[in-house]
Parts: sequence; structure tokens; C-alpha cells
Amino acid sequence: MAMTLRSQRLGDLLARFSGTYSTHRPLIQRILNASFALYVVGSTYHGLSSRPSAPNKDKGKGKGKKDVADQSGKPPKVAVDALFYRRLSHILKIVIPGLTSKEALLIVMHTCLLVFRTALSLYVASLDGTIVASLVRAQPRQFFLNILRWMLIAVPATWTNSWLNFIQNKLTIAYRTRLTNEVLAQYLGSEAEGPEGKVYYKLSNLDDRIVNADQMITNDIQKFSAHLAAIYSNLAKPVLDVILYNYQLSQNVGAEGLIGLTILVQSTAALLRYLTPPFGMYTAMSAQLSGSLRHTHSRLVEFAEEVAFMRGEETEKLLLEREYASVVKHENLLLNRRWWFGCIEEAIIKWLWGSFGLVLCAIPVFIKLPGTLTADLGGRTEGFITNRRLLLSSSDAFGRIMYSYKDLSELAGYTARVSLLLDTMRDIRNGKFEKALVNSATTGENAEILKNRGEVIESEDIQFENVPIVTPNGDILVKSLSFHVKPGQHLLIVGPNGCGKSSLFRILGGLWPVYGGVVRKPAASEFILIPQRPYLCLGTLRDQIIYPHSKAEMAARGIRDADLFDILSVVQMDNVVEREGGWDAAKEWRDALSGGDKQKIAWARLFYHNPKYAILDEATSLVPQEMEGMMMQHATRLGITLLTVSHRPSLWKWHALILQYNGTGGYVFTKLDAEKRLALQEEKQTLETKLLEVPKMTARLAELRELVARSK
Ligand SMILES: Nc1ncnc2c1ncn2[C@@H]1O[C@H](COP(=O)(O)OP(=O)(O)OP(=O)(O)O)[C@@H](O)[C@H]1O
Repeated sequence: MAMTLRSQRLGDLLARFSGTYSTHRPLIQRILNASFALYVVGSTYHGLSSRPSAPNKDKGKGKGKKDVADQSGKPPKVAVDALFYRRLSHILKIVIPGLTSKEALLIVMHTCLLVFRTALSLYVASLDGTIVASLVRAQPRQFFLNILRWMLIAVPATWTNSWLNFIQNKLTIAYRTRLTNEVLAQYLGSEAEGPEGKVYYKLSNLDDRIVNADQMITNDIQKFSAHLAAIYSNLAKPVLDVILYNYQLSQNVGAEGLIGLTILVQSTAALLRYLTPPFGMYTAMSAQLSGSLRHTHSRLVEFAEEVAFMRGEETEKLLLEREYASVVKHENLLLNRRWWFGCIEEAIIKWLWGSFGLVLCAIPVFIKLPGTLTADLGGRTEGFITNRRLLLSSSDAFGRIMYSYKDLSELAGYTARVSLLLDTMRDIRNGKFEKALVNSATTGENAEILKNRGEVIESEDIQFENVPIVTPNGDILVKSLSFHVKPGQHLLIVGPNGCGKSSLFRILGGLWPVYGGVVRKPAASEFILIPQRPYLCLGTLRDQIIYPHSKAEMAARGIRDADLFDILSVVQMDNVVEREGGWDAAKEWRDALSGGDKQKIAWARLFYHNPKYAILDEATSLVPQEMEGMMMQHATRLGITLLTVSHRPSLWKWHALILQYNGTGGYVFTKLDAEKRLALQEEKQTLETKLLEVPKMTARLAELRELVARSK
């Protein structure tokens, strides 16, 4: 009796609840829909928002680091974390400089088109349902009318898709151009910036963080731009789609079912996210390894002749094979991870979620939803087809949000590479270098020297006052160097190999930092360097002589081709104009000219620019002595002061001063009396030759003594 009473009361309660629920269902539906929209936006934001970085994540700047690898050789973790968002927002300011920029405009156009496409898809879903319903109801007029609508909708649909593609690619190019311009401006700097620039030199010589800047500037920036342009449509569009499709779906099947489906989908999505391999780190690693392989190949191309003469093919092949093996090993690992992840991804997204969806579509067929009318067969079919299409589109959009996590981690990989390049260049411009130092540089007096910075003052003369000469890895070649050269006083610099002769020029040219003392020198534009292997640029024969001037700059200086011809006659190279096909002949001059010819062209360049000072680093080693004399004489006549490193005694007579290193950190700076020095050198050589005879003479003397003793 009591039992029946209780079950009756329960029944009443349920009936009252269902009544209240039916009355308030429209409001409940609205609340559920709004919560759903908030949930999609919130969960996407949460998924993409920062997770704390691992403790050592930002230490991609440690000593001796190569690109993004850390000291243990392992790549640092690249994740979609706070560090990634910091880096990305910094780069975004470069690629989208303002709300009125071209890029911002493209994004607005892209957004409008994305919304338009979603609206079209919603219309197509309901049209699909109506077409099938008219088939089931056997209404031919209705059917053909709907087919006509279907064909008409194809026009804006295809137009929108092409435009979306077009604008996304335009955005890629625009981002790439902005980033490339920014990087090149910092990498090559403008001439006005003087020695603070020259980042391209310092990046490879004074810093260890980046080994292949070329790969980063060309490949990584391009990949970053493409990923950034794609991520917007891969993320914004699906989020919008999921909300709109699901709203529409909830109108048809009820928000309750949709919420149930979402709970199921989200729990499996969490599992999928948990299983996602660290694709961002793999991307950064791939870029680094392929950069390394390309670098090894380009070294072989650059030093092909040297390798050929040394018969170094086997060693080079081993090096290339080693680099290639690392690339392949990594690509295989990536392929394996992608394979099994692809299986899990498809099983969950396509099949599991697909079956959840079919169940959802069946709700209005099997369950009569409060507030809806009972439909006939055609109506049920129409509802099913429309819902199925909406659901497919919605699950496709949701899948794309899921995929976008993968895209986002790949973007994180490229962001890490691009921001490493930008950060390193910024540090270099601020005089901050990171390089593996020699042991002595980290302790005691040497460490003290490295902490200081010297003063550079512009002046007519060249004067060093207590300036230490320090290599980029902290090796101190000379503790304190002082000398003074006035215009017109040619200086000869001599000393054993590796003692720091060329390093002095690097300080003069502003390539190496001044760690102490005072350097007085004219502006860098007053110097020209002629190294032993002069640089020949891409371009015409004329460009080789006037480099780095352009033809217009040459004309502005009032110099004509005939003047260049006269300059070439000084170095006896005038025949090259006809031989190589005229001033406008363009070729790889590095291969077209011999070593001596290259040195002569560099001398012609010196005469064309006619600077105050010329730095000659073994610049006449490949030309005959009489030619060398003529070139020195002509430079002196033009008023160029020469700073010469050479082992040739024939050059002594041209110089007034000598800076002689002893190779153990000491040096002598004095006037050079070439005649006296030559006489001393001659006497020294005669004595050395005589001394070489001594052991022979001693042996012969011993022999003679024995013979004499025996004959007694
Ligand atoms: N970019 C660099 N990074 C680290 N060390 C360097 C760098 N460039 C040169 N050095 C080191 O600086 C030292 C001096 O080099 P430098 O070129 O001044 O010698 P040099 O006296 O001109 O010798 P040589 O007569 O053989 O040309 C060498 O030990 C060299 O290894």
C-alpha cells in the first residue's frame, strides 16, 4: 500500500517536472545553446592558451648552442605555451604593423568570406534536405526547382572558395615579405649604421646560436608565413562553423542531445590531445636538420676545388651521409608518429564521432520532441538529411579545430626558429654575443678583459692605445697594443701565423668588439680591404671594379667606363675587357679569373674608390714582384695610406713603420729602415747558411783527423 503511494507520488513528481520542462523548454534550449557557444569558444581558447613552459624552455641561448639544440644535443621543447604566445605576438607586430595595413585589410576580407561561406553551407544543408524530401514525396516540380537553386548556389560557393584560397596565399606572401624585409634590414643593415650593423658577419663569427641563417631567412620564414596564414582560417572558421551548425542542429534535434553528444566528443577529444605527439618540436628539429644538410652541401660547392685537389671525396661523402642519415632518421620517426596518430585520429574523428552523430540525427525520428509537430515520411527524411549534413559539417569543423592543435604546434616550431633569428640579431646589434669560450676566458684576468669595452673615436690618424686583441672565443692574442699611424705613413705588420695580424684589421673594420683602451680611426667608409682571396660579387665586369657602388653611383662620381679602362691598365688587366666580352659581361667571376687576376681586380677596385687607408692582407702574394712595385707606387701616388700584412721582404721598402708581433703576446712598433733591415736579413741568412755547413765540416774534420792519425 505504502509502495503504491510512493510510486504514485513519484509519478506525479515526474509528470509535474515534465510539464514544467515542456513549458519552459524554449528558455532551457536558449540557455543550453548559449552555454554551448560559450563552451566552444572557451574550450578553444583554453586549448590554445598558454600552459607554463618547462623550466629550461627559454634557455635556447646557452653557450655553444647550435640553432635550437641544447648543450646535450637534444632539441629544446617547443610547445604551444606562454613562450610561444610571447614570441608570436612579437612577430605579429612585425607582420601586421597596424589596423590600416594591407595585411589587416586582407584578414578582414578573409573573415567576411569565411562567414559568407558558413552561411552558404547552412543554406546548402537545408536545400539538400528539401531535395531529398521532394524525391521521397515524388514532387517533380519541387525537385527540379530545388536542383536549379542548387546549381545557382554553386556560383557564389565556388567563387568564395577560390577567393578564400587566393587571400590566404596573398596573406602568406604579405607576411613573408614583411618578415624578410625586417630580417634583411637587420641582417645587412644600412651603410649609415656603420660597424653596429654587419650582423651577417657577427652572426656566424662572433656567435654560436645560429649556424645556418640562410636556411632560416629563406625556408623557415616562408614556412612560418604559410602556417600563420593557414592557422587563421583553420581555427576561426571551424569555431564559427561549430557554433552556427550546432545552433541549427539544436533547433532540429534539441539542445539536450547536442549537449550529450558534446560531452562524449569532448572526452574522446581529450584522449586524442593526450596522445598527440610533440609535432612542434619535431618541426623545429626537421628545419634544423635539413638546414645542416644544406649547409654541408653548400660548403662542398664553395670549396670544390680545394676538396678536389686534396682528394677529399670520401671524407666529404661521409660527412654528407652522416647529415643525410640524421635527416632520414628524424623523418622516419616523424612518419611513424604520424602513421599511428593518423590511425587513432581517423578512428576517433571519423568513425566514433560519426556513429555518435547518426544516433543524434535519429532522435527526432524516434522521440517526439516537445513543441515539434509529427512529421510525415518526407518531413522525417528531410530532417534526417539536413541534420546529417549539418552534423557532418559540424564534425568536420570540430575535426579541423582538433587538427589545428597540430598545425599550431607546427607553427610553434617555426615561430621558435624565426624568433631565435630575430632575438639573436637583436642581441648582436646590442653587442651581446654568445659563444663557447676558451677555458682561460672564463677565469681571472682574461675574464676581466672580456667584461670591459673600449672607446672608439673618429680621427684622421689610426691610433691604438692599450687595446687588447681578443678573438671571439675569448683567446687574448695581445694584452695591450699601442701604435700610431699618420696619413701617408705606410705600416707593415709582420709576425708568425695566428698571432693576430688580420684580427687587428677586424677591429679596425668594426667587425670585432674593442674590449679596452682607445681606438682612434677614420670612419669605416675610409677603409678598403684587399684580402689574399678577394671577393668577387655577382654581376658584370664593371661591378667587380666598382663594388659596392652601382653604375648610377659611378656615373654620379663622374667616372666613365674609359676611366675604369685606365685603372685596369695600371694593373695590366685592360685586356680582360675584350677577353671577357665587355664591361656588361656577367658571369661567375670567381671561376672566370685566376688567383693573380682576382688580386689585380681588387687593386683596381682600390684605385677606383681611392680611400684614405687600404688594408692589404697578403694582397700581392699571387702577382709578380714588378707588378707589386707598380701597384704600391700607384697607391702612394694617389695618397692612400697602406697597412700591409706580408711575408715578402720585397715590400719592406715601401713602408715607413713596422708592427712586429712575437707570437706570444708581445710586439715591437718602430720605424722601418728597410735598407738596414734588408742588410740585417741578408747577414742573418748568410750566417744561417754557414751554420748549416757546420755539422758537415765537423764530420769531415773528424774524418781527416782519423786519416792523419792512421798515416803516421
Ligand atoms: N671568427 C673567429 N672565431 C674565433 N677565433 C678566431 C676567429 N677568427 C680568427 N680567430 C683566431 O684568431 C687568431 C688570430 O687570427 P688572425 O687571422 O688574426 O691570424 P694572423 O696573424 O692573421 O695569421 P696568418 O698569418 O696565418 O693569417 C687565430 O688563432 C684564429 O684561430
